[in-house]
Amino acid sequence: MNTIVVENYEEMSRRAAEILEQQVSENPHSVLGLATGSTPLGLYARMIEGHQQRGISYEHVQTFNLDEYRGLNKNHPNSYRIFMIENLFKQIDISMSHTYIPNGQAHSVEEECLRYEALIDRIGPIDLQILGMGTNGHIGFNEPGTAEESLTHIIELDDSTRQNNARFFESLDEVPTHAITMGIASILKSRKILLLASGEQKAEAVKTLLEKNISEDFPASFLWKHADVTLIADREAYRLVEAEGL
Ligand SMILES: N[C@@H]1[C@@H](O)[C@H](O)[C@@H](COP(=O)(O)O)O[C@@H]1O
Repeated sequence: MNTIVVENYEEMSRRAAEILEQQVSENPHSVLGLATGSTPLGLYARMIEGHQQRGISYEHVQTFNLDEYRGLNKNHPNSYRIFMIENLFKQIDISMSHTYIPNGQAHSVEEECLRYEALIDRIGPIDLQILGMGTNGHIGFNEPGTAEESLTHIIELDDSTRQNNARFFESLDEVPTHAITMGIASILKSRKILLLASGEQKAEAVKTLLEKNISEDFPASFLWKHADVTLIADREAYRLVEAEGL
């Protein structure tokens, strides 16, 4: 794992955008893996700026999102589909038919998971997968206990994850209990992975990750099994690593 430590969230977002834009300029038909949550918002803002000010085009790019809540109406403001449309897709020149997100409302969740994984295999591999990380080490919605071999599947969200995400909803009760997520193995199929971590609330998770104990207890640790992962962490997220001289 290649680790880049930067000053703050802004710099993390800028460095991530540089890497992503380089990928797209080298291969305009790139397949990108995208994440939701607060972490990639700065990256998406930079991508929009790059498109509007420097003409970076996503016309031929295809994207896969990591996950989607189970049961939320697809037009619910907190669905990840709407999150992606609002924060990125509608502000760049990507074709909506090139953007893939699990269907959280599918009648048969098993069929939806198989369909999504098959789509990744058909259109992919993902050239560059963007990841954030939960405070409990989840990537996508692969909560602790998820197997390394997991493909796209349904998962029950941890209480800590629901609490962390409650800030986007009216109340904790409204946060869905389940989600469909790409699995660990689906993520590791990507050619390159870019993991972003910002802020003090991620310091413990970054420390655990860099301790390099590969275990289901901390799903992001499986990233050590991949040959091309870059972690961009800001000072606050890296604080405990520095403090303990890991
Ligand atoms: N499913 C998402 C993840 O893809 C994200 O990386 C993580 C961290 O979120 P944040 O970036 O808001 O800290 O949790 C969310 O619930």
